Amino acid sequence: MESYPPVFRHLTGTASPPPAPSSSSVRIPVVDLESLSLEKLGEACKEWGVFRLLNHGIPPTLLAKLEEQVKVLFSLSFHSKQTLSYFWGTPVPVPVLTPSHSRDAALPLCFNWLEGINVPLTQLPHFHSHHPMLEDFRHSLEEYGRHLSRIATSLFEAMVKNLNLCPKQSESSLDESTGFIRLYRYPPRTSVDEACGMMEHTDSSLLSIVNQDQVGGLEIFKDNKWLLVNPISDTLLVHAISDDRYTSVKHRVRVKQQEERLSICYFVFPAKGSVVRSSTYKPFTYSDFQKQVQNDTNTLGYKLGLQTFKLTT
Ligand SMILES: O=C(O)CCC(=O)C(=O)O
Ligand SMILES: [Fe+2]
Repeated sequence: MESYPPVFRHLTGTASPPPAPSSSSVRIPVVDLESLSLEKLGEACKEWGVFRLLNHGIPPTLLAKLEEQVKVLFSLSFHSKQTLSYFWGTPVPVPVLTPSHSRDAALPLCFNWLEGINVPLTQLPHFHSHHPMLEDFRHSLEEYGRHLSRIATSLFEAMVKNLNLCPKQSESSLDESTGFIRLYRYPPRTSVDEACGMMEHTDSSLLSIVNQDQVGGLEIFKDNKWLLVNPISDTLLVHAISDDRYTSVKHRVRVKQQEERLSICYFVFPAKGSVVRSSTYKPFTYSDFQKQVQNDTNTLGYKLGLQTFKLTT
């Protein structure tokens, strides 16, 4: 209990839980990185905005070690985690305004039932402490980070080909140095009435790579339904600013009553100054987009996302 944020402690536990509301589970498209089919990749990105990546080349031993280390890291006391780039409960990331939400309608208030630790890959060399475990953990993260950069670059190059982006549109769009890893722990809960691990949202990254453990709870919104993405390891969530030709899938995480859930997520962004050009949006830089999201969040409490940049006809 000492490791959980104090506010979570009285609701955390596994005592006589009521039945969890169930959503149907779904088979998401599969993409094989070893024999990458542009057609399958394109279909998955357009129809689903999410796919499961096979043959990604990350050694299973590294994945297992990392998961164990993340578990140990989160089980440190609440107090000692404060020295890391640690957060809990905050609405990260912000919900997106969709046509189903009118500007005046009350948005569902949902507190994120999670703890998180941010690790920008460029800052990994400074991620050390007196704790010997963190030194080992840094090595694992460095190795994992190299794999993720490799995977993200291959996928992005394939997407650029697929979308027939001219070099001007794609130049310096994915900037590996912006990559960061976010670790999450979703504590179990005695009641899951209105509790969500992470509220519904779309990602603002160019690519997100989600590595969830076997507990599960990640859901995507498709065909007007919430669907549970089965916890087979290595699920990729894909988001691309692509003239609306790829789907940016709405997703959320539901908490479990019996077990805590861990996920290791990677996000990569375009270079801050690179201009995003398309036929449906005014040209904008990624920093313009970030500023807009920040402004929406401060003034409206949610993110309008790309809508602000849409060309009016
Ligand atoms: O924990 C997860 O599986 C998903 C996290 C997520 O969607 C996010 O950080 O944007
Ligand atoms: Fe997300």
